[in-house]
Amino acid sequence: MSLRLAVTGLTGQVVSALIERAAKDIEITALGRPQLDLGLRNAVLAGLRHARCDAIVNAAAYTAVDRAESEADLAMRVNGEGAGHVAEAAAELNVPLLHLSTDYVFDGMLPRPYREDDPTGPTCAYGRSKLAGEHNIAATHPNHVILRTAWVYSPFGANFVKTMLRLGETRAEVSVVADQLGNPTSAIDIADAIFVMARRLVEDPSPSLRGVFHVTGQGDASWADVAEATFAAAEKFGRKPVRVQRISTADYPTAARRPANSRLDNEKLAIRYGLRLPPWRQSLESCVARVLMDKTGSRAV
Ligand SMILES: NC(=O)C1=CN([C@@H]2O[C@H](COP(=O)(O)OP(=O)(O)OC[C@H]3O[C@@H](n4cnc5c(N)ncnc54)[C@H](OP(=O)(O)O)[C@@H]3O)[C@@H](O)[C@H]2O)C=CC1
Ligand SMILES: Cc1cn([C@H]2C[C@H](O)[C@@H](COP(=O)(O)OP(=O)(O)O[C@H]3O[C@@H](C)C(=O)[C@@H](O)[C@H]3O)O2)c(=O)[nH]c1=O
Ligand SMILES: [Mg+2]
Repeated sequence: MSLRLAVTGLTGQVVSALIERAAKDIEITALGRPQLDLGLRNAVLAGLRHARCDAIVNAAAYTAVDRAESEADLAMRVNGEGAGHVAEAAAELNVPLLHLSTDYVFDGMLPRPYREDDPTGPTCAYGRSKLAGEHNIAATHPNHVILRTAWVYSPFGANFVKTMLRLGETRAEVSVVADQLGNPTSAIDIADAIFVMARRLVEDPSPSLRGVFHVTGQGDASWADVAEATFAAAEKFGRKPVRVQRISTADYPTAARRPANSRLDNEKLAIRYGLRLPPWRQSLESCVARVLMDKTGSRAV
C-alpha cells in the first residue's frame, strides 16, 4: 500500500534520510523554511493543510544545543510551540503524527538506560524546549508517536561523526569526553523505522502503538568511543590514525550542561512494533565509508 508522508524540514539529517530511503511506494513531501517556519503557527497550518498525506513527520527542530542557552526563547518557539502547531495541523487533517524528540529530556542521573515513563528533567535549554514540544503534542493530538532518539549521525548535514572526520584531517590527536554515555543512532536507521511505524499507525488505530517510544541504535557508547570508532573506520579508507585523548566533561566546558547517562531502553519498541535498530558500530562504519567515498569521488559502497 502506498504511503504519503508530509515532513517538516528540508535539509536536516532525518529529513534527508527519509527522502533518500523512501521506497517507490512512499511519497515524501518535505516542507521547510522559508515557506514553513515552525515558529509561525499560520505558516505551519497553511503548509500542512495543503500537503495531501497519510501521516505527518515533525523532523525539523532547533538543534544547536549550546547556542540554545543564549537563544532559549527561539528554541522554545521552534521546538516547543512549533511542535504544538504541527500537532494542531495533524488533528485538523485527522492523520497520525510522528514527532522526533531527544535523550536530552532526561537529567542523566539514573544508573541504567531510561525507559519511556521515567521522569524527565532536562538540564539544558534545548532539552527543555524539546520536552515542551512533547507536552504540547500530547495535549493536542492523541494520535501521535513521540520517537525519542539520540546522538544522530549521517552523511547529511552537521553531526559529531563528521566533525571528528574534519578534525582528523589536520590533527593527530583529538580530546573527547569519555564520561557521557548514550546511544549513537544513524539517521538512515531512524528513517527506516519511521516508515515501518507510520504504516502501522495508518493501518492500526490501537492505543498500544501510540505514545512515547525510545528509538536508538543498539549498544552504548561514550562520545570518546564514537570518536575512536570513527577514526578506526576512517583508517580503512587510507586516513592516518588519530589518537583519542579521553577527557572528562569538566575538561571540556560548554554552554549547555549535557546528561552524563542518556542511554535509552528500546524494549517497548521491540515489543510493540517488533523493531530493533542495527548495532551502532555497524551503521557508523557505513556512514564513515560513505562520507569518505563521497570525498574522493569514488562510488559509494
Ligand atoms: N541531531 C541529533 O543528534 C538529534 C536530533 N534529535 C531530534 O531529531 C530531529 C531531527 O534532527 P536532525 O535531522 O539531526 O536535525 P538537523 O539539525 O540536521 O536539521 C534540522 C532541520 O530543522 C530545520 N529547522 C530549524 N529551525 C526551523 C524552523 N524554525 N522552521 C522550520 N524548519 C526549521 C532545519 O532547516 P534549515 O535547513 O532551514 O536550517 C533543518 O532542516 C529533531 O527533532 C531533533 O531535535 C533527537 C536526538 C538527537
Ligand atoms: C567537538 C567535540 C565535542 N566534544 C564533546 C562535547 C559534548 O559533550 C559531546 C558532544 O558534542 P556535540 O556538540 O557534537 O553533540 P551535541 O550537540 O550535544 O549532540 C546532541 O545533539 C542534540 C540535537 C541531541 O538531541 C542529542 O541527542 C545529541 O546528539 O562531545 C568533545 O569532547 N571534543 C570535541 O572535539
Ligand atoms: Mg552540537
